[in-house]
Formats: sequence, C-alpha cells, structure tokens
Amino acid sequence: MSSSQTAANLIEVRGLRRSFAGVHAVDGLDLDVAQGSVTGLIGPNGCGKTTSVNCITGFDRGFTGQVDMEGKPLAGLAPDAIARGGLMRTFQAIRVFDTFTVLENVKLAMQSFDGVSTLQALARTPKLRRTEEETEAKAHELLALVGLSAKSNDAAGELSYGQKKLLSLAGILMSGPRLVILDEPVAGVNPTRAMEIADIIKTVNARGTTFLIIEHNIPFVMRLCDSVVVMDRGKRLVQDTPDAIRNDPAVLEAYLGGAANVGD
Ligand SMILES: Nc1ncnc2c1ncn2[C@@H]1O[C@H](COP(=O)(O)OP(=O)(O)OP(=O)(O)O)[C@@H](O)[C@H]1O
Repeated sequence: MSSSQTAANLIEVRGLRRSFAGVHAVDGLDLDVAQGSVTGLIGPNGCGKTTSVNCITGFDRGFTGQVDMEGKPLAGLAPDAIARGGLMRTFQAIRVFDTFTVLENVKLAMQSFDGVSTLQALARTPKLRRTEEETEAKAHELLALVGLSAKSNDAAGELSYGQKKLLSLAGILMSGPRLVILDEPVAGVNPTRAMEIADIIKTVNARGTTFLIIEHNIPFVMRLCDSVVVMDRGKRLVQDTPDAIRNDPAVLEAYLGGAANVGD
C-alpha cells in the first residue's frame, strides 16, 4: 500500500475492464470503498455498475484489472470464497425461498458459514447444537433489526416485496460481513420503506460494516452515503462527497444530461 489514503480503503479497484462481444461494459474503472464508509455507486442505465459489482464479488471472472480487498487480490476467487472473506452482496432480483418461513430463510443464509461438517451434523455433536443455538439467536436478532420479528413463522412467500428486501438484507448480515454490496436496495419499494432501509443501513454501518450501494434513487444515495462514485460509460467520472457531486457540472451533464440538480 502506497499512501495513507490507500491504507484506509477496504476495496480498491484499478483499471477494471469487462467486455461482452465487443461491448465495453466496464472500461477502466477505478473505485475506492473506504473502510467504515457508506459509498454510493450511481450512473445512467447500462453504464456498468452491476457488471463491476459482479467482477468484484467473483460472479464474473472474465475481467482484467485489479480488485483488492484490504490489499489482497480478489481476482480469480469464487463468490463463496469471497463471501467467506467477509464480502456479501444482494442482487437486483430478490432471492428468497417462498415456501420456507421467514426465520428459516435467515438461518439458511448461514449454512455455508457455520463450519459444521456432515459427520458433526449426523452425530448431532455438542458443537452442532451450540452452532444451531447461536444461529437461531442471531437470526432473531437480525429479524428484530429489520422489523420482521412478528413474521418469523410466516412463509416468506406471504411477505410484501419490500419485506422480502428486508429479509434478504437480514440473510446477508447473518455471517457478520465486513463489506456489504447492495444492488438497488430501494428499487420498487415505497418511500417509507426506503427510509426504514436507510435507517437499518446506518445502524449496521455504525456497528462497523462498510457498504457499497448501487442505486438509482439519488436522494436516497445523497442522504445516506459519505462518498459517491459516479460512473459513466464504464468509467469513474468522479468520486466525491454528496455535496461536491451535487454541484459538479460534469456530473449534471453526464448523468442527467444537464438537468437542474442531482438529489435534494
Ligand atoms: N452478460 C452480458 N452479456 C452481454 N452484455 C452484457 C452482459 N451484462 C451486461 N451487459 C452489457 O453491459 C453494459 C453494462 O450493463 P450493466 O448491467 O453492468 O449496467 P448498469 O449500470 O448496472 O445498468 P442498470 O442501471 O440498468 O442496472 C450494458 O450495455 C449491458 O447491456
């Protein structure tokens, strides 16, 4: 690591490139996610936000460039290895098991992290029982955090769209990730629910989890984030504080085609 600024970055992306049949989806992206920050990633439709996150999280390994977490390269690692290293993400499409209960959904999210072997599971060892108790307690704690305690025993399929978003957020927090990447956490939810989600993110962030958030809801991003990355045509146009972004003529031009303002 070369500078004090670099040392404070949990994620550092340099020169990230990903093409699909000649389309440069990501075209030399640099991006920093400071330790402890809530960093926003915004930009017009198709500018490469989701593709970038797919590369960072190991779901797309066909890229070139550097992606480091705490100075260690993530390139080449599978998504589950990256998740076990403390990086969890959500997807634009909600991933919830409708026929399982809300509580079971959250507990299932812990399955690949609990370190219980098949032998221990079959023998129902004390370690397994302890793990089960801890998982249950953690699941209840997180359901309380996202306001779904009263729904614990309902089938997840009965939840509203916004409640399913809260459920998937609880699920990805089960393993205690150091970095959470959210892909459009408030798309399609009502304004009250969006504020609720912002409050949950603030609470989890205050406890030490760093966030990178892709979102088209600009006021949400501007209120919540410490730092905002604006992408345009596969590159970082600028990364700065919400206030600086709001008044940046290049951002207004590229992102909104010169419209009056970015956020409120
Ligand atoms: N698997 C793929 N095959 C071909 N082209 C792709 C693929 N994935 C993404 N692209 C293209 O790459 C570009 C970037 O897409 P991407 O989904 O990353 O943008 P985005 O900024 O996340 O957009 P949105 O805000 O609409 O979600 C687009 O032109 C898209 O059509």
